[in-house]
Amino acid sequence: MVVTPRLFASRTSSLILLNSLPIRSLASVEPYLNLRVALGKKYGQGECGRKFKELLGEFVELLGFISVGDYIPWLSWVNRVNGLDARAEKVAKQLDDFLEGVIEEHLNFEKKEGHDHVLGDFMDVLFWIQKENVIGFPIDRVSIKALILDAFAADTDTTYAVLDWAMTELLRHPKMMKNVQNEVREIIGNKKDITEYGLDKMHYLKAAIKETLRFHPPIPLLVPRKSIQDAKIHGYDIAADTQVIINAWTIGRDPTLWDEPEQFQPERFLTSSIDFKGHDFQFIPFGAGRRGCPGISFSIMTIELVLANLVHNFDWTLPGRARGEDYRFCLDVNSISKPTTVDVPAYLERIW
Ligand code: HEM
Repeated sequence: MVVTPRLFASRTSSLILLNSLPIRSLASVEPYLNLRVALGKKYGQGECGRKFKELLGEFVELLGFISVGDYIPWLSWVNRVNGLDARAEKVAKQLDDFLEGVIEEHLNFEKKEGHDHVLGDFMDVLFWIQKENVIGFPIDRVSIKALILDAFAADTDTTYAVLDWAMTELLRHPKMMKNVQNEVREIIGNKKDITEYGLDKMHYLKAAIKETLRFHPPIPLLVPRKSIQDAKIHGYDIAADTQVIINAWTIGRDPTLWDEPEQFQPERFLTSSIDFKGHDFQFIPFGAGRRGCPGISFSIMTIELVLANLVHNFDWTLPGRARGEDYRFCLDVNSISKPTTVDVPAYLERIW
């Protein structure tokens, strides 16, 4: 078989060469993975799949907008004029219709198959909780739809941004790519698929993911909070009800907290107990405390599995004569959480 290099384009258009069979971009794989976990199947086929993909794209794009009215309430009319409110309402209605359809499908399946509680996906689990009342208070259909959407919204963009950045950094640092690859290949051996088994022993892979989260936290400003009481921090008075935005991106690059913070060095985590679980405040890509991210375990497991499979099954190189250190990316306001659009062929022409 002739193995031809093929272009591997992520949604963020960072172009990477894959010396093997074509695979879809991480961005297009990741939402389907979430869909299977949450709803039981990919919903990616045919005209319906195309429309759903468009709908998800619009949904994720709207999530990234800053609503001026949230910060300057008397300017909230702006969103009515610039069409943001109308776009949000349209997407909300379409997502609601979609989720209603999925609920009907699930309920019909149970009726048809004649058995209850097939706990195949997140929606099944929520309906089971509703039916058995296991949490001591009722959850209605609207709450189930909200929970599904919440998990989906919180997961899709974040997980694939970490994967995008991890691959970008490993391609820029071929020695580190080799380290991850050797580790995974040694542990997995001839087995075709990687499952949860073995991940525990992949210390370098885990360190590379941690370093990616430090260097490129996918939610750089975390999720805004409001203070519930007056506080004094470092001599500043913070009144109750103040919106607080935490810059995890800067904290992760603070030279008083990290050695050589501008260098991507997974090794720093091999000998350190610093973790992202919310106890080490210099490293909080998932936030911290009672409202910290509840999806840490799920997302880390997903990222580890996907990354391990990518490096195990494929050898990765940059196009043409590009060396890892030549593959740069620039950061601008819109790209802090994802690799910026870098047209590699054009860039190569410029440097040679
Ligand atoms: C790399 C992946 C992820 C990152 C970086 C991430 C990051 C975050 C951050 C920074 C917050 C705000 C925490 C705070 O304010 O202290 C948050 C909240 C949240 N995340 Fe994640 N998250 C990820 C994946 C997931 C996944 C997989 C799920 C669920 C399936 C999830 C569900 C949630 C939910 C429901 C909240 C809101 C929690 C609350 O307000 O009580 N996240 N996440």
